[in-house]
Amino acid sequence: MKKKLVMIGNGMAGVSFVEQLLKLSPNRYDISIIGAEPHPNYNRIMLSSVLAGDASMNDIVLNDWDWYRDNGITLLAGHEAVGVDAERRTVSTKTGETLAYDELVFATGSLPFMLPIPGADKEGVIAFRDIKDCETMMEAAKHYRKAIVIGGGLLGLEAARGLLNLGMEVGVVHNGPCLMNRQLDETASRMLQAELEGQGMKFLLAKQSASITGEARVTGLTFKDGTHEEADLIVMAIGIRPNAQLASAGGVLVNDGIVVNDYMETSIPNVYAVGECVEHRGVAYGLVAPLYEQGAVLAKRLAGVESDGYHGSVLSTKLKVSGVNVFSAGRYTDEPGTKALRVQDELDGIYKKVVFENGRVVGAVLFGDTSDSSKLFSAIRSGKDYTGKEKEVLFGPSGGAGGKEPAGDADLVAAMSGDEIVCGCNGVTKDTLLEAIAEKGCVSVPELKACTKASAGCGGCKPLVEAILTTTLGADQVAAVKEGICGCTTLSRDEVVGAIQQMRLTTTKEVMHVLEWKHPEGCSKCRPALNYYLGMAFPEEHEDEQESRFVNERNHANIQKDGTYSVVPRIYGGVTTPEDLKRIAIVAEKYQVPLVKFTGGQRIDLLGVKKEDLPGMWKDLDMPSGYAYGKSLRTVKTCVGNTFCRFGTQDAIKMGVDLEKKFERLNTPHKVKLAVSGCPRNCAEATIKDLGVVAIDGGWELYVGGNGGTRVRAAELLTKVKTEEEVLLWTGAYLQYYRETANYMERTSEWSVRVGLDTIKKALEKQEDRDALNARIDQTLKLTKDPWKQIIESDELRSAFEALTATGSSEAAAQADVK
Ligand SMILES: Cc1cc2nc3c(=O)[nH]c(=O)nc-3n(C[C@H](O)[C@H](O)[C@H](O)COP(=O)(O)OP(=O)(O)OC[C@H]3O[C@@H](n4cnc5c(N)ncnc54)[C@H](O)[C@@H]3O)c2cc1C
Ligand SMILES: NC(=O)c1ccc[n+]([C@@H]2O[C@H](COP(=O)([O-])OP(=O)(O)OC[C@H]3O[C@@H](n4cnc5c(N)ncnc54)[C@H](O)[C@@H]3O)[C@@H](O)[C@H]2O)c1
Ligand code: SF4
Ligand code: FES
Repeated sequence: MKKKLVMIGNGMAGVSFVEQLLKLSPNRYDISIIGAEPHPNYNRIMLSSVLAGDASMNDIVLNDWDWYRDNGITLLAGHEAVGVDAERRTVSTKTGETLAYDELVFATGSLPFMLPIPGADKEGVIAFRDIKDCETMMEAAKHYRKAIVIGGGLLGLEAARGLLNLGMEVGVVHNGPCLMNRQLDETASRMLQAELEGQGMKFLLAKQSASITGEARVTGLTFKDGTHEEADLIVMAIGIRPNAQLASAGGVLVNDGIVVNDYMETSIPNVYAVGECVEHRGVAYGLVAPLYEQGAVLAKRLAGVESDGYHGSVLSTKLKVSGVNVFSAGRYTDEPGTKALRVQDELDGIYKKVVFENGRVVGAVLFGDTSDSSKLFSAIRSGKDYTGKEKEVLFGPSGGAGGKEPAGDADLVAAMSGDEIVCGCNGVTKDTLLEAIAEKGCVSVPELKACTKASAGCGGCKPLVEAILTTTLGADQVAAVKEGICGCTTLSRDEVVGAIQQMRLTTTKEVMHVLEWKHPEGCSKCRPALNYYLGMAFPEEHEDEQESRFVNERNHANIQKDGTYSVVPRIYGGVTTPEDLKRIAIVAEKYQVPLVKFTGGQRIDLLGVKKEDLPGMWKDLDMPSGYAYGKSLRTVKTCVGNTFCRFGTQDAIKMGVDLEKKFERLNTPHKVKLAVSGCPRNCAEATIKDLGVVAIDGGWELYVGGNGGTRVRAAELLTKVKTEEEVLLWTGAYLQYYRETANYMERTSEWSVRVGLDTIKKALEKQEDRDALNARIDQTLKLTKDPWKQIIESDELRSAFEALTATGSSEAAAQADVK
């Protein structure tokens, strides 16, 4: 008769252990798993991706219901184990069942730590640990606006990014002065903070939470210093505790976690533990890679296979926030006896720190460029002595003079054993990848991802997966497959746009259906992108889908931190008149606008406007929308040029006004800013714009791909022309080429680096190509209409907009379809 194995906990570590046990000894046990959550085993790590809209709940299932049935496992899902009788060898559940065991495994994971402050029990105060929490946040984002995340660690920042993607305003409250203080040094932490602030996160650092306000539901958070922040949702992400209470009550030795030896045996015979509930040599782990290692050891132990046991793990982490590359491993702080090699490139926002102790790499932090992560992690784990050659770890054998070591991947891969885990998030070993390459014919990273799930979590293992692929097949055999535009499809941007054009698809629903989107409703990433691509491809046929647009675009105004809106009328080229100024002043007084401010783009911002006042203000202003909220032409900044300036050689004002009048209201992949300077002194700062025009003797220079935001980039010279007419035509051709080839949400500065200035120049080189591009942009431009005017002139659109104001529902905005 088979022995009875009962496992409490149906999470990542426990089920991974069972999978390995089944491989080693498929028929040894009758296995029963008790899981408190009403789901089969899912990838908890990917909850961050679900929240961010990059994956669906279905995507994250690791072992579906059939897997349990096919392997003869009894799963009690939605059942909580409440008692263990180690003498009788039984486990009892809350629903009254009693299960007898020969071997018992605790795999109960962790509990999120909740701050025990007054008000912590209010509705809207949650942790971020499971599917239920994730669903609560997604639901809250539909009805509420302001979220506070307490805790600036990995979990808090991933929660904050997800909530931002869901359209909420997010403040992160952190008790220390530096974010991710458990993973990063101060320099990397500051760089991370700046990057995330650029993404729209607000930080309240060195703040101690005191109490949560509200009646039944939370309304805000008060700090020990007496200050207060409003909030409709509070997510606590301040660390975890091993969930060891049941084990303790059953007589198992528990310190911080369930104490185990190197073979995952607890203090009681035939009782084992694995995962986050465990304390091994005084350490409780909170990342999956070590837990999978523990699972492998326990599987051998229970299959009767000899092993060296588990000796502890070196940790490495990567933040799963798109657009941010951060890696941290081992002991990254400066301690007595350690020396660090630091490289900081402030131009490209890159920071690398490698910590040595007695010539051995003991820790590393990477920000901005994490391509060295596998190499460094491998160096830490190998314990190799680099004395005298420390710099080779980062720069290769030339010690810094010759740049990064190009080879090294082959050595790295060769040094790995077959059962070494490559993808910590998904427990994928080197052997599994080699098998997928050899037997399933995988020739690209996305194919390996689809076959094995490697790189489907934090993405930190991608360089290593690539290295294994390249080393195994040879670089020329590896297919350069583009990643899908979001988690709903494996199709790249070019494939999606190609299909839209070839099949003449005209609605987002149609695209999703025809191209077999994994999630029929799409996600927050693909919906606005598809709406843009469709409008770009078929300006006449495509009906703009307001429900697919970002919330500011639906409201034709930018929402501010206090929930009010800003109104920015168009002021062509920054030139206004006394009449316009008077009207703005009258409107500002009539609607009691709290702040009237000049913007960096030479126009006037009316801030603090109530949503219900928007249509009235637009009507009274009787000026076109400035599109300050849109992925569209924003401003054309001008200097006074030769109209008044004694240095000016050309009429910069007229040039700027003509450009703005021609290209206003144009939908673009991201916002576009222009500027015109009347001489090379360049007072309008044209060389940090998406397109900058600078007057020179006898003509104009056109600069492209500049940016003045978080990543300052100087624009590059595209061409020199003689006349104003040519400036307009080159600008039209350039903007249309950008519209047709950029990824949605890609600024021209990123796009021009990606495609290369030479490609852009080549595409615009011939007169006939420029003419064709201009013909297409003109076709689009002639269809554009001012959205403010449309709403105030159409009763239907206005009542739809007012319905939105009354209900606060974002769905109502969808009705206010203003093409
Ligand atoms: C949002 C998020 C993102 C993360 N991202 C990463 C990442 O990028 N990289 C990384 O390495 N790690 C990450 N982690 C941590 C990782 O998910 C955990 O380390 C891992 O899930 C722990 O596995 P476990 O099996 O020990 O515990 P769990 O996965 O928590 O499983 C324990 C299970 O036991 C059940 N249980 C507990 N008590 C009982 C009982 N009495 N009866 C029945 N069932 C019970 C629980 O309901 C739970 O389902 C992340 C965690 C979260 C929440
Ligand atoms: N990408 C990843 O690898 C990833 C992502 C999410 C979660 N996780 C894991 O999940 C677990 C939970 O993550 P976590 O971020 O909650 O834990 P954590 O312990 O890593 O970070 C918690 C943070 O909260 C801060 N904090 C503590 N008390 C606070 C307070 N009262 N007010 C404000 N800030 C406070 C701490 O300074 C710390 O930086 C960890 O084990 C983590 O490694 C990993
Ligand atoms: S850029 Fe030249 S023309 Fe324009 S304001 Fe400056 S100095 Fe005068
Ligand atoms: S290590 Fe996170 S996806 Fe592979």
